[in-house]
This record gives sequence, C-alpha cells and structure tokens, in this order.
Amino acid sequence: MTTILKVEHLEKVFGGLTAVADVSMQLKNDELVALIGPNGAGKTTLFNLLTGVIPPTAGMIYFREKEKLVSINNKKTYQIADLGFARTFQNIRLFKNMTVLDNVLVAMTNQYKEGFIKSVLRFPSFYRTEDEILKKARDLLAIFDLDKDMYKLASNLPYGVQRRLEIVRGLAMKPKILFLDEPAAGMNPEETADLTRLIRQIQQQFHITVLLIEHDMSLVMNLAQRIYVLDQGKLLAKGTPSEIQHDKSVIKAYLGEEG
Ligand SMILES: Nc1ncnc2c1ncn2[C@@H]1O[C@H](COP(=O)(O)OP(=O)(O)OP(=O)(O)O)[C@@H](O)[C@H]1O
Repeated sequence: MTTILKVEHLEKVFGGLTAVADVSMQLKNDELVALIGPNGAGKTTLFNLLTGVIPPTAGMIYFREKEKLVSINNKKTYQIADLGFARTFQNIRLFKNMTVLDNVLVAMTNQYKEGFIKSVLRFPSFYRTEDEILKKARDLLAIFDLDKDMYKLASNLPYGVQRRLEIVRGLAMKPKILFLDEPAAGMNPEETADLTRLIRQIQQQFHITVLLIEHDMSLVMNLAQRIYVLDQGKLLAKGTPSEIQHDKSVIKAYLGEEG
C-alpha cells in the first residue's frame, strides 16, 4: 500500500510545555487508523499540526501528491484542504443557523469554484452543475440517514445527529484523508455502534484514509486497522488493536499501574 501521509520527528512546544515530542508516523492509502492516549496526551495538538492549524516547532509532514511525497509544513489550512484534507472537531463546528442541506452545500462549493463564477454570469451549464451538486449532497445525506432532516436547521438536530452531519460535511469536501476528532463523544452505545458501522462503510465506499481520535475503546478496537498511542506528547506504542490491548506500557499509561 502507498504511503499518503508521512510524519517525521514532529514536535510542538507551547511556551515551556512540549505537547508533541518527536512523533513519527505513516498512514497508507485507504487505512483506518486510530490515535489514542490519556487526556492531555497531545492528540488534538497532533491533529492541528497535521491539518495546518498550527505550525510545528520542529519536524516534517509530507503528503502524497501524485507520485511524490511533498512537504506541507509551510502550507496554509486552505491549501492543505485543497490537497484533500478534511476534518471534524471535538466541539461541533456546524453553521447552526443554516439548514442541514446548506451545511453540506457550503462544504461542496470548494470543488465547484468555476460553477460559482458561472452562476454569477448565468451560463446555462451552471444549472446542470447546480442539479449535480444538489444530487450529490442528497446522496451523501442519505448514506447518513439525514436526507429526511435536510431542511431542518442544524441547531435543531439532536447532538448525535449533529456529529453525523459534521462527518457528512467533511466527506462533501471529497477528501483523500479524513481526520475525525472524537466522533463518538457524547453518544450513547447504540449511536456509537451505528457510527462505527457508518465510518467503516464510508471508508470503504469512498476509498479514503481515516485517522480518528477516540476515547471510546469499543469503537477503536472494532474499527481501527492500526492504532498509535500517544502519552505525554510521545509515541508510546503502535500496532494492531490486539497488539495494543496487550501492550504493557499502554496498559500502564491508561491504568497508572503495571498490567
Ligand atoms: N494552544 C495551546 N497553548 C498552550 N498549551 C496547549 C495548547 N494546546 C494544547 N496545549 C497543551 O498541550 C497538551 C496536549 O493537549 P491536547 O489537547 O493536544 O491533548 P489531547 O490528547 O487532545 O487531550 P484530550 O484527550 O483531553 O482532548 C496539554 O497539556 C494542553 O494543555
């Protein structure tokens, strides 16, 4: 499998605090990988580094563009998004006063910049594109069982449904790599099981690489093909779910005692 994202000796220092220390990792095409670790381990900071929200103090981040891995260290978030990165956030960041459908349409407009200009100039072909956009948005919403809520305001959806909408919005950007920051946070076991099934389905259907931060271990162990474990900013372990479940250093970091 081809490497899509490569991280070498990544470090982030905030003032005197090292939030991410010497982290190296690689993600392959179509992989579903989890990033776990105790509170404050540096997971969200690592996501912010990988998606260009904050610059690293040291280290390199490479992303595959055609045949080559190229550095994305100095790219801006919108340039990184254009390369095929999409993410969700720990705190939901929907446009709460827009409808479900409009939230998805806004995320899709990036791919249709030309369409937007044509819409201003009213070229006939715009209308074809507009239909096409609407159909794609509806199809995506249907996968997540959200088509019936299409015209509701995002703010009127239950919490678990808002989280699903966030993922749809990420997918609407047609990403090559999708970062999910605690997708199951605040969900009940039934919603979590549904979400697990959905994430697996979209990853296979859309052929994207998924990196997810999650505290819900049943989701992680059921879903991830590989797991990276962070502790105090450092990579503590990496491996398959069963390797990680039996790793003494991981058990110790989580339970605070020898396993
Ligand atoms: N902007 C910032 N300025 C200063 N310190 C920060 C900043 N962002 C994060 N930190 C610190 O970096 C460390 C790692 O935080 P981070 O949020 O990345 O951990 P996390 O693994 O995502 O935790 P959680 O599971 O609780 O979300 C923490 O000690 C945190 O206080």
